[in-house]
Formats: sequence, C-alpha cells, structure tokens
Amino acid sequence: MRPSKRDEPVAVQPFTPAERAAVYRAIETRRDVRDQFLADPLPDDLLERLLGAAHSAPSVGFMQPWSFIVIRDPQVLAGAHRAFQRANEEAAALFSGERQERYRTLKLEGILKAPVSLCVTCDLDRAGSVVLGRTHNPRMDVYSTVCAVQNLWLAARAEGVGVGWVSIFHDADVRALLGIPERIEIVAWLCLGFVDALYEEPELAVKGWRQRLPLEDLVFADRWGQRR
Ligand SMILES: Cc1cc2c(cc1C)N(C[C@H](O)[C@H](O)[C@H](O)COP(=O)(O)O)c1[nH]c(=O)[nH]c(=O)c1N2
Repeated sequence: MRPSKRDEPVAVQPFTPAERAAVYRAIETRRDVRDQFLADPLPDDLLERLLGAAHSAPSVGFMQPWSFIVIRDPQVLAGAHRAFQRANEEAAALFSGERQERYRTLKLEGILKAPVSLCVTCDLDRAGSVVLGRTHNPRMDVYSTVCAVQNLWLAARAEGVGVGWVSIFHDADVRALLGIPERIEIVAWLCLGFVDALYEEPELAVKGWRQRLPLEDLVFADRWGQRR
C-alpha cells in the first residue's frame, strides 16, 4: 500500500521574525490573574479557540486525557468561592508571624469576578489501562493535562484574556460541587476573563512574597547540581 500524503512529514515553514517575537511575547507577558478581570462575557467563538488550543497539547500515548467543565452558573461559582475561603483560611494558619500577615493580604483567586471558570480534569482511563509512554510513570497523564492548561493560558494571553489558576481547594469540595466521579482527577480550576491591565512581573514577586530565581542556578551540565 502506498503511503498517503498524510503519512509523510511536510517541509516546515519557518516562523517570520514577527511571528517568533509574538510567541515569546505571549510566554513572557503571560500572568496569573486574580483581580484584573473585566465583567464582559467571553464570546463563545473565543472560548472555543482557547479550548482548541488546550486540545492541541501533547499527551502521553496521544491519550488526550483532559475534559473541560465550563462554569458560568453563579450558584456554582459562589460555592467554589466558599470552598476557596475555607481552604484559604486553613492555608493562612500554616504560616506564622509576619509571613501569615503578608499571606492574608494576598489576593489568590478571582472566582466571582471572572465571567467564566473552567475546571480541567484528567481521565486516567481514557485510553485503557495500558498506555503507550505511561507504563513506567503513571503520572504522565496528569502531566499531559497540565500541558493543555499551559497551551490555553498562552493562547488566552494572545487573545487579551487573563487566566487565574486557583488550587486552594479541598479536592472533595470541587468534586461534590461539579459532580466529578472519583475516577476522574481534578487538575485545575481556571478563572477566565478579558483584562486590560496586567502586572509586568509575577504578582507574588511584586508583592514581596517570592522572587524569580536566577536561571543560571537552575541549569546544570551533565549531572544534577553540576554548574555549567
Ligand atoms: C499549579 C499551579 C497552581 C496555582 C498557581 C500556578 C500553578 C502553575 N497559581 C499562580 C502562581 O502563583 C503564579 O503562576 C506564579 O506566582 C508566577 O506568576 P505568573 O503566572 O508569571 O504571573 C496560583 N495563584 C493563586 O493566586 N492562587 C492559586 O491557588 C494558585 N495556584
């Protein structure tokens, strides 16, 4: 049987300098958004493009383990906000002294301000129990789902849409709120909405919580810990 065209790689078209710059600009100016969401609803076609970007992510064995729950119901959003508040209080209590005071000043979610939230889940059984590339590391499906989140986050930046990842929840609260079965892993709660202002640096750095580490401290040569 002759291979069809689809069976052969095609010549790559190099990115123009402007296209390349746009990719790096999206990466470098992407921010986690908590408070800058505008109330304007996200058009359906825009949301579809963002979901399409997420669905273009790499995945182990091409299992595409992700699902996306689009949440606009004010009651569900209010329930998520209450779940956040409960968990955030517990989290605050784990810091002490000045650190705890600073923690309490941080804004760590935008659930009620963002017009839509997305819950990104991972179905560990989507491609059966034996998955190409996952046999020796069962976490690979969750890693794949995180790739989908990052694709969406970068595409959103290019669309003028802010994304805020909220992870200060008890898993069981989100599961009950959204009716997620036990066998499905919850990976991310993302708040989405248009933004017209973003911090130039991570907000946690701007607010003095933690600074960006020097890249040269994180890159080794040939052996872990061995400086270049
Ligand atoms: C897995 C995961 C989980 C969370 C986050 C990120 C990721 C990757 N971040 C956002 C995080 O604080 C932020 O990415 C860093 O501070 C760096 O800032 P920029 O994303 O560059 O703006 C985050 N932020 C927040 O305010 N509340 C949260 O619960 C979380 N949870």
